[in-house]
Amino acid sequence: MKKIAIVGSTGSIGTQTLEVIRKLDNFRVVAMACGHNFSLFERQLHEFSPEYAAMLEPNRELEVNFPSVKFFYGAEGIEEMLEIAKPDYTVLAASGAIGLRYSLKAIEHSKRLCLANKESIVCGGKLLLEKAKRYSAEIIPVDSEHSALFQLLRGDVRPEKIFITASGGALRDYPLDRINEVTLKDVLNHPVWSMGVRITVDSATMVNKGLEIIEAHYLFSYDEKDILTYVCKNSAIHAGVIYSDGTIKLHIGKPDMRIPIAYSLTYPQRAALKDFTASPLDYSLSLEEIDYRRYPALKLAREIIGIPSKQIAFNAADEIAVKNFVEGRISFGSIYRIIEKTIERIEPISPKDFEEVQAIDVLARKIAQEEVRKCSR
Ligand SMILES: NC(=O)C1=CN([C@@H]2O[C@H](COP(=O)(O)OP(=O)(O)OC[C@H]3O[C@@H](n4cnc5c(N)ncnc54)[C@H](OP(=O)(O)O)[C@@H]3O)[C@@H](O)[C@H]2O)C=CC1
Ligand SMILES: CC(=O)[C@@H](O)[C@H](O)COP(=O)(O)O
Ligand SMILES: [Mn+2]
Repeated sequence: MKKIAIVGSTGSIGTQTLEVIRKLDNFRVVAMACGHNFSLFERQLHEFSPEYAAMLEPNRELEVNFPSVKFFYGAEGIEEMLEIAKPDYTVLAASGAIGLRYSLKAIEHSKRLCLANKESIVCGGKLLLEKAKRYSAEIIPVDSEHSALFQLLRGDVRPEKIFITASGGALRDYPLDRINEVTLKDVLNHPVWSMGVRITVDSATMVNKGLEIIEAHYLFSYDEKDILTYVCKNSAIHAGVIYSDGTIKLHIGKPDMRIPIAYSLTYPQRAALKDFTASPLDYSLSLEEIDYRRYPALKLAREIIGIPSKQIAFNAADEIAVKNFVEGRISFGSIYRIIEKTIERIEPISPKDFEEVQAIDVLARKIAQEEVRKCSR
């Protein structure tokens, strides 16, 4: 029986992880953490009866209702919970750069980090990967494209190039000259995936694809020029690899995050997810070039790959800009401008530890907030 901890159990990935665990045998949830969604968290605690639970802030009512659960509070509490629970696997399903803090702790106390929180890699880079090596902890990517690449890169010679696909997001066919008029509702109306708010906005700006090429750079040690990106409008093709003999292998499948989540848990085996049996006839397979005029954020990400401080700023500025767009203070078009200006004002440096990563993140957020004020409606 594998002991599982889920950080971010109340989110899109977290709830799908619980769906997968219901279908699988020999996995037991021993620890769960949420942010503020106490009503959903209470239902999850009822169903999965973990020994440990953590929330960003205390909730006495929950404590009374679950006297046998040991509760922890705050980001520190989530770290402490992982330390005490010592899960075999930690599923990192929290969103944002805060995930790096949890990932670093999970690596110390779990044999496997099932990593959906791509921000951990974008902000942590080599620091995260080197710590995983020191602790002999596996990092299995949950992000659909990186799960696909992880699978494609097994059992063959190393491909010359790799590629990941992008759906193009909710605004992919929206007239460019009217992009500033879009509403939050337009942006959240994703044509393919059902995801959390931030990543759905990031899909429309292609900041998400920018984060993902950085993620692929560190996970699979490919240079920017060898990490290609294409639009696949039905997201049936998640990724592919290109060999020196001209052979191309594709990873195709239903665009459903429960599949890469399940794989991160069952690897190196595969679960028999019966309701996912697929036929190649289910999907039309097509790839298109990406128009960087529509998605300047992806071009910007390509320019900063391998510069840790600018990668941290790319993510931090996006978190700040997306929050302000969602809360109606800035237009959709301002998101990119805020990221671009913030990155310009951050020095190109390589932080030597987590404290320095945090300091760059805090500085980038401060700069981004100043840039928001310049763009506010
Ligand atoms: N959703 C998807 O299909 C995909 C997501 N990912 C990645 O997975 C991660 C999660 O995304 P997604 O599930 O969409 O996000 P959601 O916004 O749906 O969920 C985020 C989760 O994190 C919790 N949370 C938020 N802030 C904190 C914090 N400071 N400390 C602890 N927990 C916190 C939330 O708690 P609460 O809601 O209780 O406040 C919630 O449980 C992201 O890094 C995303 O990029 C990658 C590929 C696909
Ligand atoms: C499901 C998943 O992995 C997301 O990261 C998805 O890829 C987002 O959509 P885009 O491909 O449009 O960024
Ligand atoms: Mn992805």
